[in-house]
Amino acid sequence: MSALAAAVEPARSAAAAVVPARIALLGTGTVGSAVLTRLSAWSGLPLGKRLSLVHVANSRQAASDRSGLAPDEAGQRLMLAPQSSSLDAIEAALRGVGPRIVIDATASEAVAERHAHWLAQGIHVVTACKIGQGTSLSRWRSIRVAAAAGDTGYGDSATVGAGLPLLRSLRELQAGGDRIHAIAGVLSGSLAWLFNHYDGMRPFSALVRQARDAGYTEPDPRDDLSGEDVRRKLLILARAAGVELEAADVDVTSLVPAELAILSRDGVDAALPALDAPLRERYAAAYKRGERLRFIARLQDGRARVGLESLPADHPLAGGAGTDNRVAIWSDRYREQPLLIQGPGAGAEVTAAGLLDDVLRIAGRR
Ligand SMILES: NC(=O)C1=CN([C@@H]2O[C@H](COP(=O)(O)OP(=O)(O)OC[C@H]3O[C@@H](n4cnc5c(N)ncnc54)[C@H](O)[C@@H]3O)[C@@H](O)[C@H]2O)C=CC1
Ligand SMILES: N[C@@H](CC=O)C(=O)O
Repeated sequence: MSALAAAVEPARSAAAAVVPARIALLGTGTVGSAVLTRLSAWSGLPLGKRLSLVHVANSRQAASDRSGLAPDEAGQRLMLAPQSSSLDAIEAALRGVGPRIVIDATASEAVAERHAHWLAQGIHVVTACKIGQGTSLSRWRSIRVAAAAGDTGYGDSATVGAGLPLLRSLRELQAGGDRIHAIAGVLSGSLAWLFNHYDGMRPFSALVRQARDAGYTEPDPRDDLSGEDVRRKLLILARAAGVELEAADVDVTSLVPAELAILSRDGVDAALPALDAPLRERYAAAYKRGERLRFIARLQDGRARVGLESLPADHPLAGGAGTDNRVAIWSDRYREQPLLIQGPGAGAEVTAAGLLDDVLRIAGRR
């Protein structure tokens, strides 16, 4: 063997020895389908060889295959699957050699409630759903305790900013010795899109339907319009910044009128026009002053609030386009001028990419 071949051989056999991570994907809606599309584009490529999809489920059905499901056939397998969906089936489905990872692409309380259990059992969790870390402080703590006990990773990049480097930046600043002083910005991709497009002419409700059909809103758009989704994101950011707030500590001003808030989910679409008159008034008042409406989250001095603000057109948080999130972070090193992070904050493809970045990072932990 030549000297070069001898040097290359160990690296080659190390690569060959990499055991793929076994993946269970929960949720095949807007985000879950985009995860399958991205995985299927990796079939046969080095990235794809690092992952083996062994379980796929939505709220009704599930399909499992220990030898791996082809991502582009997973949807079909699910439709034909006789297996009904059960969270109790996940551990058995993931059994085998190599890292085990659950991807949560649902908006399900029941799935979020299992995160800590899986982590403690040695199963890593990667999630787009904010219910795990963005609701009660006790659940947030139990996730951290379980991850430490199980020596497992919790991938949460997609929970805030749909994968933008927000949580990562907060953690890196603190790892470098900085304290986080304040955070302010637009944390909702759908509300950013709505207020970037609303001109007081078309009914606001028509734009809400458009945002929902584009996959930017939560499964129930009232979760965005009420500020609840932003509350969860601000809680996740605050807790990551060392400010351990309870959900009730965030002061949220909802855009949802009472008559829309009380409806069951089936009645929401028909009642969306209840949004139109109040928002037309808010828009007209802002327009007269030459200002822009933006749905802003703020954290400063342990106080947190979320709501619609009218900002001067040249205000740093008034910029951006489409679904852009735009977030300012003040810390020891960014004392006067904040660090600004901007980019698409909703949408299936960016979110799926954020999820799979976390999956690859965790699969690479040895
Ligand atoms: N749409 C977006 O731009 C972004 C969404 N997210 C989050 O991603 C999650 C999913 O959002 P979408 O895909 O838009 O929702 P969706 O409503 O399109 O899909 C949800 C999926 O979860 C499934 N599901 C519900 N309960 C389940 C269970 N117990 N077991 C297995 N599957 C279950 C449903 O059947 C459905 O397939 C949400 O938590 C959302 O907040 C995060 C960042 C961006
Ligand atoms: N509905 C959310 C989706 C991403 O988290 C949003 O509008 O930002």
